[in-house]
Amino acid sequence: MPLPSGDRLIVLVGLPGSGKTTVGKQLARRLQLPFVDSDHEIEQRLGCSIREFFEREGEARFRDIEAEVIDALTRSGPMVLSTGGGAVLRPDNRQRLKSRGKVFYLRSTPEDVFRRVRHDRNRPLLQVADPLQKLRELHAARDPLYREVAHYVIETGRPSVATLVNMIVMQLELNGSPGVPAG
Ligand SMILES: Nc1ncnc2c1ncn2[C@@H]1O[C@H](COP(=O)(O)OP(=O)(O)OP(=O)(O)O)[C@@H](O)[C@H]1O
Ligand SMILES: O=C(O)C1=C[C@@H](O)[C@@H](O)[C@H](O)C1
Ligand SMILES: [Mg+2]
Repeated sequence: MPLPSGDRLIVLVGLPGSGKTTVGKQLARRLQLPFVDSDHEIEQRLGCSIREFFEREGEARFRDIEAEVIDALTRSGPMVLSTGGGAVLRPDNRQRLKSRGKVFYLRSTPEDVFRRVRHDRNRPLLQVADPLQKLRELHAARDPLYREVAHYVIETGRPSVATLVNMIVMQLELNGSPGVPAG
């Protein structure tokens, strides 16, 4: 489905484990756009894992680099962009994401995310004694920020990944720029 030119940066935000990568890859395939993960781009640039960088340089330095990468990516070509779970913490990032792209908040309850990722060891923030409590804290602090940056809120609790992709495509079609033929 070709998109109107103003709708060709699709941004996914949400908690770690909310489905940004899984949904984003399928969405990109459907829209025939590249899929880009900002965490992956940051790791390429750092030459090490985000986890190592966090430990060595601290979170503030990581957030500086993340902001530079988000600025660069949101200026570049059409894509489906999956953002790091904390990218919305900085007002500059929120402003850039919202003004340059169509932002979808994949909203999940902490309980949904916990059910999905409880056996997964790849999320540094969740490698704590009580990951569900950590998810509840992250959700409480960030839900208002994800809502603020989003053009659309998509509840991910029940629908399958394929249904979520359909929901996003439908929103894009419904709200496409006037006068541009829908694919
Ligand atoms: N709608 C869904 N229904 C069932 N399982 C899902 C759904 N969305 C995602 N999942 C599963 O949840 C897990 C986390 O999804 P994913 O890795 O895509 O999240 P993420 O938002 O990219 O996380 P991170 O921010 O850590 O990169 C995966 O195992 C994925 O298969
Ligand atoms: O939620 C967060 O603050 C983070 C999520 C990951 O995507 C990474 O961007 C990093 O581990 C920080
Ligand atoms: Mg991901």
